[in-house]
Formats: sequence, C-alpha cells, structure tokens
Amino acid sequence: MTTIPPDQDADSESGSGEELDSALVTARRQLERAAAHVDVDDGVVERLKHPTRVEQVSVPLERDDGSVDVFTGYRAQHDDVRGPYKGGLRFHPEVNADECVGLSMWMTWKCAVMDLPFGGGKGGISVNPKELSEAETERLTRRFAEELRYVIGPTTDVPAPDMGTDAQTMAWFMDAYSMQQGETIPGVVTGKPPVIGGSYGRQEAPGRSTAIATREAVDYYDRDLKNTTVAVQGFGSVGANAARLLDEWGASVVAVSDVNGAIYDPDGLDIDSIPTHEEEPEAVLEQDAPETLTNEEILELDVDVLIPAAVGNVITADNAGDIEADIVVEGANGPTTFAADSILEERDVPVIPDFLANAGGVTVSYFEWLQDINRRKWSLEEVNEELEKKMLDAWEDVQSEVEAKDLSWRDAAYVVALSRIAEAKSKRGLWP
Ligand SMILES: NC(=O)C1=CN([C@@H]2O[C@H](COP(=O)(O)OP(=O)(O)OC[C@H]3O[C@@H](n4cnc5c(N)ncnc54)[C@H](OP(=O)(O)O)[C@@H]3O)[C@@H](O)[C@H]2O)C=CC1
Ligand SMILES: O=C(O)CCC(=O)C(=O)O
Repeated sequence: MTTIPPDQDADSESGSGEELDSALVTARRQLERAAAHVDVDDGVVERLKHPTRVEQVSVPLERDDGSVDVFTGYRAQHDDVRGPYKGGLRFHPEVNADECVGLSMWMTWKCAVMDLPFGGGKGGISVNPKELSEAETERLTRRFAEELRYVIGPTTDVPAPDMGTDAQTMAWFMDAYSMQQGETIPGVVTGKPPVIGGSYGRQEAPGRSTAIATREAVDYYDRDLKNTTVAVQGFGSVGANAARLLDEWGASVVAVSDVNGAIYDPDGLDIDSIPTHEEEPEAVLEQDAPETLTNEEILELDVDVLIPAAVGNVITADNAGDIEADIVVEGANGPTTFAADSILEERDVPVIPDFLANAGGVTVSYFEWLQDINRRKWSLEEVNEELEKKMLDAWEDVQSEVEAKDLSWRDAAYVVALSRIAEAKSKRGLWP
C-alpha cells in the first residue's frame, strides 16, 4: 500500500485544455467560484482544495487461465469533519488518483448538502470490468478489500457502489473485510444485497433522487411533468431508474442511451421494456425505435429536460452552445465542464448539480448504515418516504440560496454545503 502525496499530479493538469480537465481541476474551480458567495475562512477553502489522503494499492489478480495481472486501485479521502468518509468504488479503465480526489470532493459537498453525518471519499480500480469473468471480478474485489483494510471501516470510511460495481461487488467486499476482522461487519460498505444487510431501495435511489430533482425543477420553472420530454444518457443504476420513474410519473422519455449510442422516439419510448445496464449491458441499440443517435447527438436533442447519467465531461465548451434542452439535471458525477457551466448559465439554461440531483444514492446508503448499526430493517416504503423528505429539505435549502443571492443552482448548493462544513470545522476547532 502506498500513500500518494495527496496533491501529486493535481497542479500539473491545471493549465490543460478545457476538455481535458480532470474531476479534481473542475472541483477546485467550482469550489473557488462558489466560495466567493459564502462567509468562509480562506484557510478553510484552501484546505478543502486538498484531500486528507489518497491510498494507492497494487491489486494482483490471478486470471482464469492461471496468469497474473496487477491492477492499480485507489481510495481518496477528502474531508471527514462531519463524519466518516463516504463514497463509491468505481471499476473503470479511466480511474486514476486525480479522478478519485475530484469525485471525493463532490462526495463531501453531497453529504453536506443532504445534511448527512458523513464526509467525502471515492475510490476504484483502473480496470475494464467487462473484460473480467465473474470469478475474476470476485477475486479482484476481495483482494482490493484486503489491500484497503487499514483505511476503511464502518466508523472511518464506508465505500459503496459506483460505475462498474454493484450490490454483488459490495457483498464480496463486505465478506472479505469481515473475514479479516473475524466477525460479520455489514456497516463497512453500503449498497449490499438486502439479504446481508443492504437496504431496500438503495440501488434505485440515485435514479429516484434524480427523478425527484427533475420533478421539482420542472415545477419550479412552471411546467407540467406530464407535458415534459426527457432525454437520458446512460441506462444504469442512475439513468435507467430515473427514466423509469419519470415515465411512471407521466413524463415522456423520448431518448435513452448506453455506451454504444441512443434510441429516439419523439412520441416517447416504452421505457420498461428496455433492459438496464444491470439486466443486460449494451442492449439499448437492440430495442425497436424509429431512430438511433450517437451519444453526442442525444445531448443536443430538443427536449425539455436533459439528464446526462453516464460519464463525466460530456457537456463541454464545444457543445454547450448546442444544448437545446431547457433544463439540465446532472445524474452523473461531473458531466458538465467548468467552461460549459458558464456557457449554459449565460444562455439561461438551469443546471441542477450532480451533488444535489444524484444524492439519493448516498442518502439511502446512510439509511443502510443506520439499519446495519441498529440491526433492524426498514421497509421499501419507509426508505422512499425518508428519501423524499431528505430530498425536499435539501431542495428547499438550495432554492432559498438561489432566490436570496440570485445564484446558479450549483453555486447555491455549494453555499449550503460549504456553510455546514465551515461551521463544523469552526465548532470542532479544527483549523485549517
Ligand atoms: N451507482 C451509484 O450509486 C451512483 C452513481 N453516480 C454516478 O452516475 C454515473 C453513472 O453511474 P451508474 O449508473 O452507477 O453506472 P452503471 O455502471 O450502472 O451504468 C452506466 C451506464 O452508462 C453507460 N455508459 C458507459 N460509458 C458511457 C459513455 N461513454 N457514454 C454513454 N454511456 C455510457 C453504460 O452503458 P452499457 O450498459 O452499455 O455499459 C450504462 O448504461 C457515474 O457518473 C456515477 O459516478 C452518482 C450517484 C450514485
Ligand atoms: O452511496 C454512497 O456512499 C456513495 C455513492 C456515490 O459514489 C455517489 O453518490 O457518487
């Protein structure tokens, strides 16, 4: 296990072209911009531009044919002033230290804007999970859990699923950690299957919160959800669940995509018949639909709401001027670059930020953690009711800042999050 100096590489990218900005560079720029609207000590802002630590580990994997490959894994821990580090583990070829740090910063704001007693973390392995057999994924996950055992734990750092990982990954992770500790410790990760301490509704939760944020935004801008057209990029945990719920609530979901491209029906797609990433990856283009589009074209559709819910940096300075949607709701983490954000703001296209819109995932993770600690189970109805309440509370807090200070939704969400973090630091006497 290597502890990377937390800022290694970060500054070397800060002068790079706009499209090439890492999640870390974008997160730092957003923080600097938003901090101007909050009464927060400059030292605290400076501190928040840096993670507490980044663990880098080598994860050897015996392949099914007996050969050995070694992958690199990371866990970035950004800030824990409000509680244990919390955030997902991503299995994706582009995972690197800077990406994990940027994503861990967004987790800090996400937990704070939702008023959860957690800080921000994020990690993952640089690997293409589609090139692993199930047995290889299990061995890789177990070894990753063993390598991270000194830095994670139910009261220190609690991982969860993200892109390329799911409930099964969390089950293996929890089992490997529990075996090392000599007792079953369900609270070490969230997003597990319900039969071993997972929460009902966790898997659908980031999509559910994205749908709730969409519903509230549509209402805020005096529209009717039943006359709203929606395009969703990405058909996984976030995108598919958001699309299904919005369809159930009466919106017309006209386009969805996976990694290979999009299907489009201006009269609305039969959303329930399209398999999610979990049910069958790369199945979207196999469905019947009048038109197919590329993943670039779906972003520029003339719809009421655009929900990018796949990867980061898809709305850039190059295409922000061509976005025809009236509202953008960020289901993915970091889909809009810093420059694109300004272009959309100038064009009066409201962007509901990722760390508010997709916060249902970590919110239900918190409910799961509570259930694990208390050894009791909540019903799905209880989970969804509590999530609805938390989302509406956060929405109202952010909306108040939008209106009071005439801010963008992103800056307003930062103001809410930063105020809570700064107050916690001040009360604890932790400085910087
Ligand atoms: N899972 C969670 O709890 C949370 C996830 N998020 C964020 O949401 C985003 C999506 O995560 P999640 O839904 O979990 O991921 P999943 O792995 O469940 O699904 C990802 C989806 O995106 C598609 N996809 C992959 N690459 C591309 C690409 N380059 N262009 C278009 N589509 C692509 C995949 O297609 P295919 O099926 O063909 O592989 C799949 O449909 C990420 O930014 C993640 O960090 C945010 C909050 C919580
Ligand atoms: O459920 C969690 O702890 C975090 C999920 C996540 O990684 C995210 O919200 O981006």
